[in-house]
Amino acid sequence: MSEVVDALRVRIYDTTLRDGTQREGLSLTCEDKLRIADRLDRLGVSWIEAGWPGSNPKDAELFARARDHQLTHAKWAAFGATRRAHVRPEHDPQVEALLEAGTDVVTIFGKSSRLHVTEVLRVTLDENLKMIEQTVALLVKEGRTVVYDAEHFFDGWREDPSYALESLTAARNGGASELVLCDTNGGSLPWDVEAIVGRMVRAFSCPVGIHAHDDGGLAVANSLAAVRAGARHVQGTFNGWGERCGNADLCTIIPDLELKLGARCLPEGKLAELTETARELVELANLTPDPHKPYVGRSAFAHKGGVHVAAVRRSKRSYEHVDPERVGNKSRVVVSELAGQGNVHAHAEQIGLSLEDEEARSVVRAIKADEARGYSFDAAEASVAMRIERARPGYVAPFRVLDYRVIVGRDRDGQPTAEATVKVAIGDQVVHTAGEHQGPVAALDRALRAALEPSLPRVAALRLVDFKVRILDGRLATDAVTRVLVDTSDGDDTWSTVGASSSVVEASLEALVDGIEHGLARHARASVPPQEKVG
Ligand SMILES: CC(=O)SCCNC(=O)CCNC(=O)[C@H](O)C(C)(C)COP(=O)(O)OP(=O)(O)OC[C@H]1O[C@@H](n2cnc3c(N)ncnc32)[C@H](O)[C@@H]1OP(=O)(O)O
Ligand SMILES: CC(=O)C(=O)O
Repeated sequence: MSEVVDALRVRIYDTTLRDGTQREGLSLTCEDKLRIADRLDRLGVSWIEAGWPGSNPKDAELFARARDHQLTHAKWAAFGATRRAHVRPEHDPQVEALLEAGTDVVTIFGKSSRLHVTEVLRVTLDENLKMIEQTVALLVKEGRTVVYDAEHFFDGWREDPSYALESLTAARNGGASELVLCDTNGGSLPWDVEAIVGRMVRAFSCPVGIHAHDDGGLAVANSLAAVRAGARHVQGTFNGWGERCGNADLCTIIPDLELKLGARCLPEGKLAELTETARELVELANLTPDPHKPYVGRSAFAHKGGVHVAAVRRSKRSYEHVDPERVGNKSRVVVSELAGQGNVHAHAEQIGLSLEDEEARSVVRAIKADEARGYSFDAAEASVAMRIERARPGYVAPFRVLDYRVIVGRDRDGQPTAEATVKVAIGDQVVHTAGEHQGPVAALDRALRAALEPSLPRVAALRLVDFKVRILDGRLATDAVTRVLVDTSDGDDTWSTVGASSSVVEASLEALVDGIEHGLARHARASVPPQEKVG
């Protein structure tokens, strides 16, 4: 396909801070927005649309601060509407706020669809054209570079192509520098987008852009189709945030353009910062990352099926459409009931161990049997690591829980209480300790630590940081299997372990033990000088 778009430069217009925040559940402070803008600037997008200055005090504050907040690569853009009907643009407070924002670039949206003109704005077709042309002309007269966003352009084209075209002509007559065709309702199909954008590219001498929404799941495809047809400006948001189903996801579009169409969107070398940028923005927005996002998700290059892993071990290209490092991501191998011995070998290599084939096969057999009993190793890589460690000849567990008891109750103040006792073998000594807490798992954790810390001081550095319980078959009520996932941290890294049992306490103990034993094993591996390491 790269011959179609030879030596292609596509400028990226990021609207995460404006259209992205129209996503339900996303609200950013002014400080968050500045930090996001800085991150996008470092990545090298061409424009950052900060917001709508006439909309709310937070956006007004952002533009006030943006005046002194220099970006090194990108240009700030302010977004707003055409003037209100039947008023001069210089008398429209919303247009005034756009000028006060003080950005070099102003993006104006206007109506291209007859439906929107007559039924939503409720003005004549002619008045709408004047609203577009006069608003753009005023902003240009005031020294702004105007990007014109033709809202509902593709729907408008389907209703009445000549009126849609007239709306663009009005913007161009007013002096707009770029015409951006918007698939505002996100319902267009790529072949229609390609054909219509191609006609507009041929009809106008200025650059044409695309702004697509994802309601039909086609925002990325529509953006690429537009570029194929000659669009050289792509609007979108990071992580695809946006109203309803979201906007075109720049985390997908940028690498698609660079790696598949041979285009250049970011400065040299910056594509490798894409994954880190996407994840930083998720953090700043306080949202949950989607691991399955193309290119930047944690699972984007995670191989689970045994057949896939066996193949990837011979040739990475066999199940990877691009080299993950090009976008700053990495390959991973997941071990589960769908694994073959290759998954276990790969996991062992990742943690610096090696196994004989028969040892790897026995780990696979045990994992498949355990998953049938309710374990899930997908999210419990440290439990896989422990099964690998334990399968190696000569591995000696640093401790073994011989037995335990937990008594739960309520104290005289009505508070829940739990007391746990454990008997633990450490080398050839047996230690018997107790721990108390409000909950049984925390009491057990305390008792276990009390037993281990005197002989294994490293345990003191390990902390239980998260604990998740899932009842696997609620219909069985008290007979249901409980799966427990525990996160343990040593302050630098965090790892997950799993236990499963008809008793929540037993499942928790198992996950706790894996978590602590893994912490000790990885510390021991890291402490062995390289020449002494075996496997
Ligand atoms: C496709 C897009 O994503 S466009 C961006 C959408 N984003 C937002 O709406 C977020 C920010 N919006 C806001 O803060 C508010 O809606 C404001 C401040 C802009 C306007 O608030 P209000 O004055 O109370 O109007 P309200 O939101 O109820 O209605 C929108 C008004 O904009 C008018 N309008 C809509 N599009 C345009 C346009 N392109 N040009 C001029 N006016 C327009 C509507 O006709 C309506 O005015 P009317 O009721 O006088 O006919
Ligand atoms: C301008 C814009 O956000 C849209 O048409 O979707």
